[in-house]
Amino acid sequence: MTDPKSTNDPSSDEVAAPSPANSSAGNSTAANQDVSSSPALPQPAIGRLSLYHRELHRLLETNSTNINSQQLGRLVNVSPPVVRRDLSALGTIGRRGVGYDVQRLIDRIGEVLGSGMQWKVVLVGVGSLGDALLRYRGFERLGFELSAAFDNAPNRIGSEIAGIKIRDAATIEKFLVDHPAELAILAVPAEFAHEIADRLVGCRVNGILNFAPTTLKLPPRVAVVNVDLASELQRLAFAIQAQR
Ligand SMILES: NC(=O)c1ccc[n+]([C@@H]2O[C@H](COP(=O)([O-])OP(=O)(O)OC[C@H]3O[C@@H](n4cnc5c(N)ncnc54)[C@H](O)[C@@H]3O)[C@@H](O)[C@H]2O)c1
Repeated sequence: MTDPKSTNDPSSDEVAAPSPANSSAGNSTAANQDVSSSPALPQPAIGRLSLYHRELHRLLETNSTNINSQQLGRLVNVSPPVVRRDLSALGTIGRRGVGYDVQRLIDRIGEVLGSGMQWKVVLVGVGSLGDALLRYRGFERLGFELSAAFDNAPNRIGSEIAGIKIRDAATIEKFLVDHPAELAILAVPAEFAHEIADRLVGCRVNGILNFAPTTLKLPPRVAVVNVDLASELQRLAFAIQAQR
């Protein structure tokens, strides 16, 4: 079920694109606060690629092997031309009359997003949020291994969550010398976030997923993604209000 159009036609699933973007959401050399430095892959496209990736994994579990832009667009509520444009940045991966091979698309998107690689991730702060993140099973599938968790509360240190031992935050540096990790998740109270981030960066951590409601000022080599559910809710409320 593919649009019968020719190669290089953006309305066709078979699209030969300019060279694939090397930089990605997981690119450790991306500028601080800006994880997309590629003009071919702006932030919204990276977000959509991640959604395509998730839906394609689901499809694979149902033994589907092929998909076209219309079907993929329907799954993530994006129009087929937008799907084709996003996927065109990945190189020639669609075939006229056939669409996209699901496994190939998963591999290619994974490569571009950095989840085709294996990443070691450390978590600092094992309170209610950190606890939930440790129990979440979805990271591994995308190549993110939570390799260690740290906290400074004596009643937490030494306990185990989902098979991961909670270590003393005072040992972050020693652990990272012996077991380097490129990514970290920060789930400590805001007032401690910067100090911990600086220590992680000093241990060659290159990317931080920051849940603490504070702005981290880190060297440009460090990529930071801030997650703020409250401001996402604000955006949602704004969108609904605007419709009224
Ligand atoms: N971004 C979001 O959408 C979102 C949602 C919930 C919470 N948060 C933020 O995430 C962070 C954690 O939230 P929570 O609800 O899990 O809080 P929490 O108080 O339950 O957990 C914080 C944990 O960090 C530990 N900690 C404190 N100082 C530390 C230090 N210096 N080194 C190591 N560990 C330290 C504490 O012992 C505790 O276990 C907070 O900054 C909170 O504001 C963000």
